[in-house]
Amino acid sequence: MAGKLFSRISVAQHTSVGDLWVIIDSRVYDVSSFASVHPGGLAVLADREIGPRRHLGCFHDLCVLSPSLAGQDVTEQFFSLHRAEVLDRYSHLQIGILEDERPSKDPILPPGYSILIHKAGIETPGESLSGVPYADPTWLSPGYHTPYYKDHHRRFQVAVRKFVEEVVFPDAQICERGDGRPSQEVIDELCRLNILAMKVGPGKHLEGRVLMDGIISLEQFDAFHELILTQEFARLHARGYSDGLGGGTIIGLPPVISFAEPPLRDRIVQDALSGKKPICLAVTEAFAGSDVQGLRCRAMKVKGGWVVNGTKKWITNSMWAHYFTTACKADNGEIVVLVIERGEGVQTRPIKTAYASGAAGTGYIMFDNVWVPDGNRLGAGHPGLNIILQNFNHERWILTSHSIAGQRIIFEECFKWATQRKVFGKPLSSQPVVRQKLAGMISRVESCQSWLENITYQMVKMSSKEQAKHLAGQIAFLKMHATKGAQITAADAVQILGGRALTQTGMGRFIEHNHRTSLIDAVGGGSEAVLGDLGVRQALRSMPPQVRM
Ligand code: HEM
Repeated sequence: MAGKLFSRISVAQHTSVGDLWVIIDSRVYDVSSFASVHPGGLAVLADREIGPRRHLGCFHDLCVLSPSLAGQDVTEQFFSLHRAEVLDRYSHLQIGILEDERPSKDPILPPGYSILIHKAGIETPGESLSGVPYADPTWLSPGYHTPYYKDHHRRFQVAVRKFVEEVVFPDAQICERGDGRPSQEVIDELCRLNILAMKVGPGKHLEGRVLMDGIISLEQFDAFHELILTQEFARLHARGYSDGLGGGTIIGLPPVISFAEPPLRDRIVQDALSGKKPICLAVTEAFAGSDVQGLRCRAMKVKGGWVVNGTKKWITNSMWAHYFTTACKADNGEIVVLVIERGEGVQTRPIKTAYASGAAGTGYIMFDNVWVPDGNRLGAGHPGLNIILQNFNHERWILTSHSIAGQRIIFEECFKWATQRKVFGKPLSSQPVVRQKLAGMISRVESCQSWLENITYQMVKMSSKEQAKHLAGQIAFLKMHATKGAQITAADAVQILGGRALTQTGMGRFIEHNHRTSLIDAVGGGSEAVLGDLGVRQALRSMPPQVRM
């Protein structure tokens, strides 16, 4: 709310004992009654003096607060101690605004942004883009060109960012801190807009669906829309929650779509994409990690089906999943992939991990003599190992996209901090060592994004067979490269923010969260060394034998 108009002089003159008005970012706040409950303490806002009257919620009769900051412009002190969102949360304290001044939170974007926003068909300028240099990829930055993205991608990006900021972000922040499951309202919205269906990627499961309230058509949808979805959702600063929003479906459903018999496929697709009966991918085990050949979960062939015994570990969304796309070892040593439904003999228990595993539904699964009908076997006649491996490329591409977008928002945090934080009277950005760290962040994120877009373009153009042949190595290398960079960025960001980056509240909380969780993308879907090795082994296989130096 804007409230009354004040001049700087009238605010400065308003300094009677017990009254505490301050100016922050051209807005005038009356913090008189708030001072005693200020989380940063009363003392920083007002000096305590001994006197006869009671003020500012102090119950000591002889204690008077002289308003030491009263009437002052405390913008600089405020922003070196609080995130800008604090002002939104406490907007009820605002009593007015300075005449002829404009708060910086009503952003004036650099020239060029309004054209992009106009192209995307957005009415309210400034709503969609950051304006901080390098805080958005080049295709969203004025003056740059792109061979990949069309106007419908821009429209889509704007709608997704708005949805993420307004509907998902508040829920994400609550759940990530409290370890709670994403709220059903958000899941329902995600399903209604078919965001969950789009996150699974292009394919048959999208037929007949209206995408994002019709902002794009089915014919337009491609891997770049999926990339936009993944990267916009990475902006939540909530890694566990982000996986909680259908992470299991994204990797557990594709094998069903590709290899299940139509009646089973249609039922599971309907159940999973409506959010009613979630699905997850159950491959990794305590014994075997993601070494599929070493799996110990047994499927014994019996008349009309299979009996499964064994365990699975680190399974995203398993805590609330109804379906489990499960890799098992048959008696003959072959890998079989079975869709197991929650019921008799299936038990899950939560696992505590570095991120909000409660929000991600990460669990340990125990199968105890679970009966699975023959019809629930995926891809009879196909080697089970291939079904699992085929799925890995898509999963790794998603994790990579997430990691790169995550690094970008961390850079944005650091860049803002480096310009607003003053040390010895100068902004942090005046220190060459800080600029070096920022340079590293920018160059890592920009190079990875360009490589990622190239791979995504190949995904649009190639058949799934061609993708399996040509992209497994490319994706493996990029994932390895991007997540190694993510760890350098995470550590450098902590150095820039200092002690603030070690606490889960306050200015540096997103940096702390990123530092704690950036390894998730580095390990999930195959760790760095494994992926690098995979890529080189693939390259060795296609090396022409006659080549000599
Ligand atoms: C409208 C005015 C203000 C509001 C609504 C406000 C609100 C808050 C809140 C919510 C916190 C908890 C941490 C967080 O969520 O970021 C906090 C912490 C703090 N505030 Fe304020 N504050 C205001 C003004 C000020 C001013 C003017 C100063 C000093 C010049 C100040 C000094 C501090 C300090 C030192 C902390 C602790 C920071 C930390 O833990 O790192 N606050 N404030």
